[in-house]
Amino acid sequence: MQTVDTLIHASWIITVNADRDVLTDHSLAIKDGAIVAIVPQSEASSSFQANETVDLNGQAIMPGMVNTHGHAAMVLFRGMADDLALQTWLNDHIWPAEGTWVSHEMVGDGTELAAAEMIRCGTTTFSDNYFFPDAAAERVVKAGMRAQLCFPTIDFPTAWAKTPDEHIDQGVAVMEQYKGHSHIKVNFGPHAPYSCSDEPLIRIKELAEKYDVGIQMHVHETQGEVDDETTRRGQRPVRRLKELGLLSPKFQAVHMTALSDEDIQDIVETGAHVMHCPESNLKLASGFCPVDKLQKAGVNVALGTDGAASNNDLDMLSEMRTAAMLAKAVSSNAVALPAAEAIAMATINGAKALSWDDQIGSLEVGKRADITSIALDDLESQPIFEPMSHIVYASSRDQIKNVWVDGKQLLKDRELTTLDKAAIVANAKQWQAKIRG
Ligand SMILES: CSC[C@H]1O[C@@H](n2cnc3c(O)ncnc32)[C@H](O)[C@@H]1O
Ligand SMILES: [Zn+2]
Repeated sequence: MQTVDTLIHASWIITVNADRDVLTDHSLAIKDGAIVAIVPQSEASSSFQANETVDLNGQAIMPGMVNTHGHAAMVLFRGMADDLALQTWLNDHIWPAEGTWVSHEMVGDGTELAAAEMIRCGTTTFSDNYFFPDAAAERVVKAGMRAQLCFPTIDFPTAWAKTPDEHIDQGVAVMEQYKGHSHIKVNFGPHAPYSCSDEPLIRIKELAEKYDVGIQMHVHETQGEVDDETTRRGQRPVRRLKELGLLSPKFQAVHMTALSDEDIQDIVETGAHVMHCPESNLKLASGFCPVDKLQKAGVNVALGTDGAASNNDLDMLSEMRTAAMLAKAVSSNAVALPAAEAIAMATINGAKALSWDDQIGSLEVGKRADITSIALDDLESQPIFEPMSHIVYASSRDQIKNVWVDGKQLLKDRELTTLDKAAIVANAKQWQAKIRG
């Protein structure tokens, strides 16, 4: 008998291992925050003595989802500027609002609200791209989640810093503060090719190499961006980034619509990752990321929601469904992005893009116990021929029941354990009153 901390019995284990195995009536054992065994339920009781046993009959467990692109605190701007194209949305609404409202306090409170929403959607790790990353980091740690915090750099003054160099210096200070932290990675987040000149991008490239960290950037969000940038600089944005030396396996390109075959070739050659945000792209009518083409070319495509001001939720379950549907429509191929690969996009592909796949992204012995459970026992999930199909095509976030990070339970039968839901809701209402006033 091996003593373990937690033993979870589940009707299905969606492993997202290399073979995409789905195990029926198996148990997963956790010790010191890591997965130490996955065995048939019939063997579990005789093999393990557990301090806590969790019976998830009728539920599937899967790796905690990895939301690879967002702006967490922007959840406080949810629904503030809808039904607009990207540049109108940004220039006339979002940037002015950020000029007025973004602060250390706003980022902290917004990030906590976003973390609570993401936990209740089954997300355990997220990537953030926002000002005051130190404020975000404090709330990520409080929530018990993992996060990649990409601090922004942009050519114009923001509420956080006046110059590109000041953005970089302040971000690097936070990076040094969180060096070696088990739940926080601080990376570079230059905003976009149209808002970043060469000098800061070159400095970012050099520093990213020095600190051996990643760079995440909005790239090719719209056809208009590609056309304007190509006219202005005589080069397509992807090629410019390649020639500046930014593209590498540590580069995370967000959006990636309007791609030529040469753009795709540049991504393949450099090993950069693509962060696909289908719902934001649809809502802002930004364009279409050719997911099927990219995957066939060997590019790692991960999934993100983008901020709640352009989505308008942080729900990775619905993002998977949209991605799976859209990939088929865009490629005129119903076989594109099947359910198992949509789940991989929301888990292991995200972990790979964030260089965290040695620890998370799949349920396998040796990985950290970052786990989400989803109920498949109600009427709307019957009958069950293939649980992965139901998770992608026929489930909603209310079915997410339990979430663990490092074996610590953050959601217990839909109740948050680390965050105070009532206090978060009250606080969000206070922000609404202030912003509206
Ligand atoms: C440098 S990241 C912070 C910056 O990005 C803005 N933003 C949010 N969503 C998008 C998007 O989809 N495309 C471009 N820029 C976006 C956000 O408001 C911050 O100013
Ligand atoms: Zn974004």
